Amino acid sequence: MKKEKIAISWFRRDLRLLDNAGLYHALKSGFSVLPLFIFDRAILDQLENKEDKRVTFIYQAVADLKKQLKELDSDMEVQYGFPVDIWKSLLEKYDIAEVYTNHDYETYAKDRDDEIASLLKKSGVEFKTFKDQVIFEKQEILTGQDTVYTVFTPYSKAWKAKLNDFYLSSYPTKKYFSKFYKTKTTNIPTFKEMGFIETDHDFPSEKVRSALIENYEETRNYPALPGTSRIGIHLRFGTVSIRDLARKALEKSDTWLNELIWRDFYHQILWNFPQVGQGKAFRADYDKIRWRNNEKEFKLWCEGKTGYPLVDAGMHELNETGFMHNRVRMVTASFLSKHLLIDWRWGEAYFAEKLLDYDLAANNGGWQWAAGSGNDAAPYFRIFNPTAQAEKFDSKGEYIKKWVPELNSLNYPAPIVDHKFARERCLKAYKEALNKDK
Ligand SMILES: Cc1cc2nc3c(=O)[nH]c(=O)nc-3n(C[C@H](O)[C@H](O)[C@H](O)COP(=O)(O)OP(=O)(O)OC[C@H]3O[C@@H](n4cnc5c(N)ncnc54)[C@H](O)[C@@H]3O)c2cc1C
Repeated sequence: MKKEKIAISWFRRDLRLLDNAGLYHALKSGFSVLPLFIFDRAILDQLENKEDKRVTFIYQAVADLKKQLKELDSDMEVQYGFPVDIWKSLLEKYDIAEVYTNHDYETYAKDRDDEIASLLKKSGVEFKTFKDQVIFEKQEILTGQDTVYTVFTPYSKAWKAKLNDFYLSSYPTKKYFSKFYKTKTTNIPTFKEMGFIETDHDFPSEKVRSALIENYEETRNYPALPGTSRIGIHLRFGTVSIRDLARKALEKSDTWLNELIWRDFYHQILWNFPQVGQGKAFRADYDKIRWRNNEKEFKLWCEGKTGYPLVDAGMHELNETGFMHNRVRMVTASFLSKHLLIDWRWGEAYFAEKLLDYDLAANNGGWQWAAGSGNDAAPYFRIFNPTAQAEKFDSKGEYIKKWVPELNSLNYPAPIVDHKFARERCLKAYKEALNKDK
């Protein structure tokens, strides 16, 4: 029997049916649309922790999508393996007319997509890709001289000036749900088949309370308060739409909107300067810094045993929950790179392993900001004093008490390094590398 010609909508960082650009265009293609998700071995094999909570998050999101599609008499095809192999087998299994997907700005993903596009092309199948996970991408926001912005404030001004309803409106996918390919539900590969163990974790809700956004300006800097949205993991895997969030932000809080713009900003930095995601400092001079890279001290930092309560509280929060408050991310990152003079890439990799909301563009941006090597970074001579930061942002010590209950016991370590000494040592090392005499 002749197979039906179909379009495939390949889901990756966009695990939702509503307001999904690639899916919308697929549903409008005229072909029946089969959704696809690949548990990509090239990514999963890199994860050392086989109880990685992010795998559970994705698994649950995919299971939920399958449930929604079942109600529409359709299904999501879920495969485990290397994308090229999977696509070769899909080309045999189905008569594929077109493939739709959303842009992914990371180097691995770009290479993967190029490879898949050329594989499909050999079979006469067009690979159509769309912007979905950011409001503005690649080179949509340029300076008057047509160059890419590398400083946030002018970028955000230009971003806001360009914004209009067109960029904020949702893709009305629901109207076209009848276009899903009619098929029976198939199984998802099991955790065991993929070499992982399902974890029991309460993930943050994808709903952001209006009151939280309204109070964000006042509460966002205090790690003891539930003052930030915790929406990061949903943005990472696309279980929420950036357009929905940006509309809310626009209505309720310019400060929160700015955070979403930071996210776009770092994505366009990664796209336009891909070397930052490949281990290079944005400012090349910073790669001349002679890092101390003391492994014992790195271990103490990872374990939250530096003797600086705010740093230790942050690392404990990260290790136990997969989240760390932004203020504390800045302090712990600065402490590692400046106080301990440990290469920021070590910290970047540690955060990448632990953060539920890990995102290469934002994590790299955050680390290079803290180390000073980033495009719009903290100047090299600004060295956070972790004690003063704690006094300012956790004045009652509530956050610290929660995450470092051993603080007042004999078990709590003495500071790993004296602040003043570390500050001088850092300035010396940075000045030498950067040829500064200030
Ligand atoms: C060293 C370091 C590493 C970081 N690593 C990551 C990371 O891996 N993934 C990540 O999403 N953010 C990262 N950030 C940025 C920021 O800390 C987190 O986005 C934020 O703490 C997440 O909490 P939330 O979801 O409650 O955010 P909210 O404060 O409620 O902000 C809403 C959303 O805006 C975006 N956002 C906020 N601040 C930033 C920022 N500075 N840069 C880019 N996007 C931002 C995020 O998507 C966030 O979820 C890092 C920051 C630093 C200093």
